Amino acid sequence: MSIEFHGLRVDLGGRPVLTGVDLRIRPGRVTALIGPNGSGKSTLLRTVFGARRPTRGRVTIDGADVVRIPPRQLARTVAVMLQDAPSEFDLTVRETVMVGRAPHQAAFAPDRAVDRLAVDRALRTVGLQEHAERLLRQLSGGQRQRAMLARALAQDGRILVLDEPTNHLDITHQLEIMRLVGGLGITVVAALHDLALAADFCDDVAVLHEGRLRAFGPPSEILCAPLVREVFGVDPRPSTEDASGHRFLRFRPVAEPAPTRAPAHE
Ligand SMILES: Nc1ncnc2c1ncn2[C@@H]1O[C@H](COP(=O)(O)OP(=O)(O)OP(=O)(O)O)[C@@H](O)[C@H]1O
Repeated sequence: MSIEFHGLRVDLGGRPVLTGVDLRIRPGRVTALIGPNGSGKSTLLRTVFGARRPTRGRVTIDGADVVRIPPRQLARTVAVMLQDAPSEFDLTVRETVMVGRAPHQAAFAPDRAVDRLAVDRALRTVGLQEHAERLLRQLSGGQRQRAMLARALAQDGRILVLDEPTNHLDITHQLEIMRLVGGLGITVVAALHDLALAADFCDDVAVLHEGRLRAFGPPSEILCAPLVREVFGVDPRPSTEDASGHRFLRFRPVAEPAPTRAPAHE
């Protein structure tokens, strides 16, 4: 499914946080949303699942305006994993992941076999089946993050929205999650801070800066452009090459000129 932003503006606290965003997220692709802190990534993601309404412009999913899609249908379509895991409830990991099935269940109906299967599959996918009966709040930050991804996978949407999915994860799980997400075959849009992960695992990259879309395209084009230096203050450097000849991008701070020394006084 495609997601389109048409002239999107979102005001928060009386000021524009996103302005004039025109963007088409292509179906079946993994799109990284990158930008410095406060550039509007989370706000943009929230408009896709109706948690923020456009002040101006529209967000559409396969041509349908998000604000007109009934909430239950929207929740079946767009699975979401946000930055924070709920910690106020004493839910087990399995119960937490089952929450992802809510849009598919009738109110107060018991869980069906199809729901239990979806939950088991999601737990296996993120490697948490051994922890299924533990309380969510007793897990480590990274395990909790994987439980929240499992909840989003159990939601079974054709669009997956991820806000910083690799936060708290060790390097093995970062790579595993990005690989897993890339293999789902659905439309994924993920806010990422790690430009190297965006380069290695995403099909497209959208760059937000001060609430405006500054660039969109394949990582090899976008992440090597002077814009990255301007927006992030880093330089891309092709580094290692794998067996298939794929060159991995890595990033270094822009080299600052050596400080000029004041002449020594006698
Ligand atoms: N509820 C709110 N009321 C007022 N301003 C808000 C609100 N939520 C976010 N903002 C402001 O909107 C701007 C964009 O925030 P947003 O969370 O979308 O950025 P982000 O790119 O996701 O940031 P980060 O990388 O730090 O997570 C920031 O300046 C933030 O302070």
